[in-house]
Amino acid sequence: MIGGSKVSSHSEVIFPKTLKIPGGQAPKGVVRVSGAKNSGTRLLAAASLTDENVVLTNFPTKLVDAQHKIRFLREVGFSIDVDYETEELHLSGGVITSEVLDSYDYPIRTTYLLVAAQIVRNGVAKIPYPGGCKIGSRGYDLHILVWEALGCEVKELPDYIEVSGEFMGGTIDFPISTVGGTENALLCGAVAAGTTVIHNAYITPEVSDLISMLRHMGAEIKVTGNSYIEIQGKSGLLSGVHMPVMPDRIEALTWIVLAILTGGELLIEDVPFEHMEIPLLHLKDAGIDIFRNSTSAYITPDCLRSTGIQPFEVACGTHPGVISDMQPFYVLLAMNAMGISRVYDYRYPKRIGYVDELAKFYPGAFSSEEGCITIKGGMRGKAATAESTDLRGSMAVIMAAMMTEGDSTINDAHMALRGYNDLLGKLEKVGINVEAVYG
Ligand SMILES: CC(=O)N[C@H]1[C@@H](OP(=O)(O)OP(=O)(O)OC[C@H]2O[C@@H](n3ccc(=O)[nH]c3=O)[C@H](O)[C@@H]2O)O[C@H](CO)[C@@H](O)[C@@H]1O
Ligand SMILES: C=C(OP(=O)(O)O)C(=O)O
Repeated sequence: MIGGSKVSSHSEVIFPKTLKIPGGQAPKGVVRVSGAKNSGTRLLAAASLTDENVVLTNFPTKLVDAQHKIRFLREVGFSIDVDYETEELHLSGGVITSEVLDSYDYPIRTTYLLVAAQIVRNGVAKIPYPGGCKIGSRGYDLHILVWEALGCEVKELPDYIEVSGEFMGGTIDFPISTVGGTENALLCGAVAAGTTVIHNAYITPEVSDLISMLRHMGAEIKVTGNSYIEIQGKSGLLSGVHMPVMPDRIEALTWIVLAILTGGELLIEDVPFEHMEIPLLHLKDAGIDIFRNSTSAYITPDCLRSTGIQPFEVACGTHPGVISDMQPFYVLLAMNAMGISRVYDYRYPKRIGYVDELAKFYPGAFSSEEGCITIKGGMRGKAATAESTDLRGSMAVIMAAMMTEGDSTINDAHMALRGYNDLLGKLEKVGINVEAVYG
């Protein structure tokens, strides 16, 4: 077992299908926020742009998405050693092929970030279609725009996308703020011949982490203001690097909300406060004052003002505001507010599927329409059997199971383990009893 998850003979983590959770549990103890999924998995893509050694520390080694990304890279020829105890990843290149990844059976989102590594070595890349959580439209046209703007040809074949040619510098003008598009443009521009300009780049903390790693690998990247990037491409591979993965701001918020809602007592370490100002302001506004130093939050029932959680309205959109991946945790908070709250999601208006599952615990508490969830707080919940609709929705129902009385069952809980590294190990450490059913 690795921290509550089983390990196969190839030292890979096997994820549980169902969780059985007794209700009325509150976490007590210390929990450390892991390296961010939305940073680690793209730093791994940057690591594939060199034949020299790369070491990634604080890497969320037990995440579902990390496991699949590591498998993809091994399948095309990279040698990767994973140390689950120290959370380090050692990666070195070799003969990198552009094989079709025919054993692809898991819909991770960022397959497009594997293109740059294959093009720069072989002039052709074959990647599985991008997947990701079912939270509404998740197009990939902006990735095609990147590859074509840098001079490559793109074919959408029945089982995979084929990109061919050589990357030459070019101008990319994104019509909307796109995290993945900006990351893809950075990776491709770094190995292209010539200068690449990105207009309307979306520079989130995780994108800044990627820029920082690429710079350490020798890429010349100039950022002007909030959204203009210029890259002097290296016309080939980059150098090796040793880089830590930044802590996960969504995980940090999740632990804070869980401790507040269950009346737990949790010391949360490695909280990236600098990237969470506005999300935390909304908590304060709702009546939650957290005890903190510069990197840890200490949550006890005293963090809640005597008036309890106040009803609120929050709009989820782009950083530095509350991002859509945090949306379900404000909905959960609103469950405990005395009155009606509204949570809007402008980024993924269709990220409302999980609300029907949450309603199994709190019947009659929600009404939702595209882009807006209305929550009637203060209702008494009950145990339920709920499905996992998406990563954050799965975590929300796991939390609801702890908050309500009785035994609940959460199906397809591996979805939550896409974004919460070693979740079961961490819950066990803070005294939360969860039975994991495999197979
Ligand atoms: C792995 C990762 O980092 N995922 C995050 C990333 O997703 P991801 O990188 O997929 O999200 P984007 O920022 O690219 O998407 C923003 C919007 O653009 C649209 N779009 C995107 C690409 C494209 O080719 N065409 C297109 O139309 C999307 O459908 C969405 O409506 O940012 C999202 C917020 O922005 C987060 O919720 C995801 O957790
Ligand atoms: C939607 C998410 O991730 P992805 O883009 O990887 O599906 C998420 O992290 O909530």
